[in-house]
Amino acid sequence: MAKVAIVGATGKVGQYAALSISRIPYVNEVQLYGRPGSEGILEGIARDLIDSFAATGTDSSVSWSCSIEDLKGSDVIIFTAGVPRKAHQTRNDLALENARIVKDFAEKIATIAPDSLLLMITNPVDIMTHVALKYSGKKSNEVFGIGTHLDSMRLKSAIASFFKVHVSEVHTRIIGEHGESMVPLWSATTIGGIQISNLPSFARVPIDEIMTQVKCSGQRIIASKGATVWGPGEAIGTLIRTILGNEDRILTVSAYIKAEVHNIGDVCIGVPVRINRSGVYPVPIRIEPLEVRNFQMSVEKIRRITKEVFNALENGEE
Ligand SMILES: NC(=O)c1ccc[n+]([C@@H]2O[C@H](COP(=O)([O-])OP(=O)(O)OC[C@H]3O[C@@H](n4cnc5c(N)ncnc54)[C@H](O)[C@@H]3O)[C@@H](O)[C@H]2O)c1
Ligand SMILES: O=C(O)C[C@H](O)C(=O)O
Repeated sequence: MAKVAIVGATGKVGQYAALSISRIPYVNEVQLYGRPGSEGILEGIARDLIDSFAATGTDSSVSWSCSIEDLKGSDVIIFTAGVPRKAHQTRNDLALENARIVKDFAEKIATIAPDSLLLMITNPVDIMTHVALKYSGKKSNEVFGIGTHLDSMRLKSAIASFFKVHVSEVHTRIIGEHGESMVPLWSATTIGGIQISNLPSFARVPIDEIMTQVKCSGQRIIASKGATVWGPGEAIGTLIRTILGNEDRILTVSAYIKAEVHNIGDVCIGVPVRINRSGVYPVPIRIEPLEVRNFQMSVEKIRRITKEVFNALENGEE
């Protein structure tokens, strides 16, 4: 059984993540953590969550706290604290503001929760994952981000819809930045176990249209309803279930790579990893030459912004 804490639990994604993880049978304690002053709202969220349990037969305990020491003993900490983007912004516009929040937190939990896994959601998630890794001093398998898992889900739905098949028949993944430079791996996409390019109808797939839809999905949802909530919340649920069930599934998350993709590394970015109770393990892969080139460009972009953020954090820049 496990204790899972949510940092930023008063936020939109934090609240839905609490509901999503409370339904995982391995979770016996959900802890809602918020900034000092948010005790009242945390209590309300906890009560609302507990009200749902009678309908779902959930049997977890729910606690709330504004004291960071209470995160001690968490098996996994889900980090959703920070500012979300407005529809006219890119995720990278949030980098420095959110990096300060992440750094401050990571330094504190280094001693409070040295054994916890840390799942980053806050955007820009690849950069926030690297900031959390650096300042928490944790091992690289213990700190990871939701990365391109949500983008991969979006692509999977779009492909299933085009081919009129159940989503479970589609296997695909997107690697790289959770952002504009993301790279769909058509070479790793199958429908009913058949490589997608071996299907005659592949020639009719509107690839550019589908990728625009995937890339713009977050922005479109933010423009119309203010925030993306259920997609990321369910993605968080999948990741936590995979970890606590020690499932060894291969999912695409933001993780620190050394050289696993064609010797490209020293960056936190979306890649296929094996996930289990002790964390994430990037899977060495070989992909098509065009995919390598696009991944390399995505890596260079993320490395550059990460470096700028690290420099600004070290120099105390505003
Ligand atoms: N990577 C993804 O797939 C994905 C998906 C959805 C949201 N997000 C990101 O998650 C974050 C939260 O999104 P949201 O919609 O829940 O936002 P929200 O505004 O509803 O919630 C933000 C939370 O962060 C807390 N917070 C804000 N500033 C803080 C600070 N200075 N110190 C400590 N805590 C602070 C707030 O109290 C609140 O709990 C954003 O960065 C958003 O971009 C990422
Ligand atoms: O788009 C956003 O800013 C939120 C999130 O990263 C998403 O893709 O839903």
